[in-house]
Amino acid sequence: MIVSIKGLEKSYGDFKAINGLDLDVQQGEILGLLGPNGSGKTTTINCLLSLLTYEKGSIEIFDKPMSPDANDIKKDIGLVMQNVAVFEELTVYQNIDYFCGLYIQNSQKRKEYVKEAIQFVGIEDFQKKYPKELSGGLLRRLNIACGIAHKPKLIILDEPTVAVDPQSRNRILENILELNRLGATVIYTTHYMEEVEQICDRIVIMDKGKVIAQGTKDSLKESISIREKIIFELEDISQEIIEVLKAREDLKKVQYAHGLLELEVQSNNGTLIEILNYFKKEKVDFIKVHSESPTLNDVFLELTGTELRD
Ligand SMILES: Nc1ncnc2c1ncn2[C@@H]1O[C@H](COP(=O)(O)OP(=O)(O)OP(=O)(O)O)[C@@H](O)[C@H]1O
Repeated sequence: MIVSIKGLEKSYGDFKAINGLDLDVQQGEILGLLGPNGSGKTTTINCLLSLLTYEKGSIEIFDKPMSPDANDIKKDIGLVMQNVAVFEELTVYQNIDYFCGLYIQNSQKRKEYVKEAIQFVGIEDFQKKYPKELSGGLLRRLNIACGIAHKPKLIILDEPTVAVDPQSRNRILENILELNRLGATVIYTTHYMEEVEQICDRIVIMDKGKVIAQGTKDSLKESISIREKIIFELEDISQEIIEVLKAREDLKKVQYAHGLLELEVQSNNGTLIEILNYFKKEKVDFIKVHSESPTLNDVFLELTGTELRD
């Protein structure tokens, strides 16, 4: 096991930010830690890395107990935190060289590693620039290069794409997939469900300092009662028709507002065809119809009653 957290509890004063959290990370996976703002993702990462003390629980990394002075474990971890942490007085090259040098003492080897990291995140043209001369997206890429240059076995990224332009965001996500292909295990925290769907092998959903569900994106979506959402765009619909739809057992939600009729379907057994036939018979005209699969937001909504999105 790469990471094993058992029964973690962490409070800030009277407020319990982590409340009995269990988390395992397997060798070679990209694990997505998904949760709304304030659910405890950063606190979990900080406890995992012994950057914060905690009241209860045990944490093992690479099958060894983690502690603040466990340097043999730390040298194999790469960390990319939410807030960019680089030295303003050092150039791009010097920053990466500094962070790499914390673990790689051989200067020839370090030179190669720094060069590779610069190429990897695509900041070759900015090596002599200072951080304040970089755009937000380039700064994030520098932050990542600093975290990964020493070729760690476990890479932890805490919301690395917040407030990043789409081009840098895609580049960051591709970089994470590539690091994983090259052998690194990855923990990726975010509140963007699209990102975990795009890159993660397994997803752990957190809320209020606890794990509330985990699995692949497909198994999580299959675990909830909604199978499909059908949305009709129509100018008008009678209350009578709405009542008939509401009486159907295969529909969990029937809602008409602002010209959109939204139906949440609980089974996959031809509901759309039946409704289309019914609308034809009753002469219900519609402009458009489309069907959507449930999202991770629907999973979160069903489990907690609140939206995952901000
Ligand atoms: N130093 C602190 N003192 C007091 N409360 C804190 C502190 N750090 C975090 N918290 C609180 O603990 C809870 C969990 O915060 P945490 O930053 O771990 O969540 P998160 O899921 O990472 O959210 P975000 O995506 O906003 O970073 C929040 O309610 C937060 O306000």
